[in-house]
Amino acid sequence: MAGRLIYLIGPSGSGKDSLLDAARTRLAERGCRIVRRVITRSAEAVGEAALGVSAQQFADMEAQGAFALSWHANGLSYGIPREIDDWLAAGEDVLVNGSRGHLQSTRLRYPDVLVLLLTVDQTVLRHRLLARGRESLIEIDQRLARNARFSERLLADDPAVLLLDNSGPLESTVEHLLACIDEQSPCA
Ligand SMILES: Nc1ncnc2c1ncn2[C@@H]1O[C@H](COP(=O)(O)OP(=O)(O)O)[C@@H](O)[C@H]1O
Ligand SMILES: O=P(O)(O)OC[C@H]1O[C@H](OP(=O)(O)OP(=O)(O)O)[C@H](O)[C@@H]1O
Repeated sequence: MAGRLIYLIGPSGSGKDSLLDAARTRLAERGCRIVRRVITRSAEAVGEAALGVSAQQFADMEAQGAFALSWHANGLSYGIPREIDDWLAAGEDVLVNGSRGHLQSTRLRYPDVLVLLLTVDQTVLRHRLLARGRESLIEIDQRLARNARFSERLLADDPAVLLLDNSGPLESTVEHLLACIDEQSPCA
């Protein structure tokens, strides 16, 4: 039986990378792979298990069909390696740190996708982005504005999205994530 694509989305700073890191071992125990993204961000950037490439390298990879999914946001390009299709075909679950803006295209290609939306209070989000210190103030404001544009529209457009609140301790969100995945599992 084919595995499931689990598509974790949410604002920049909501905690997607932190959540995936914290849940990594327990996801692996469930046979769920976490995808390493390809991003046109410097390889030194902290807090992301990703492969950093130049814009030209990304374009070359995209032209060669290296990606199952790809999108452009926040001045960066993101690619999901096409190996995920082999993993899914082999029956493995695959968890992707995705994009809200790319959700509809993802649904077209993977109709059975399980979509999890990580949410966090907007004030907490601003504090977390500032504390993370990865982006400039202007970039942080741009991310917050992008978030405000998405927040209500997304749930109205896609009622099948499951909400995960990460305003509290990360450990609680890990438990909630695993419960969502287990409840949606046909063999749970
Ligand atoms: N539940 C949480 N409580 C406190 N801080 C958190 C929590 N989740 C994430 N963070 C912090 O918030 C910042 C943004 O998290 P990150 O995982 O980089 O978000 P994303 O991958 O969604 O952009 C990081 O500094 C991280 O340590
Ligand atoms: O359409 P959106 O939902 O806004 O998503 C656009 C991109 O922004 C986020 O990445 P970002 O560069 O912020 O990295 P991060 O996830 O590590 O914060 C997210 O993971 C997407 O790749």
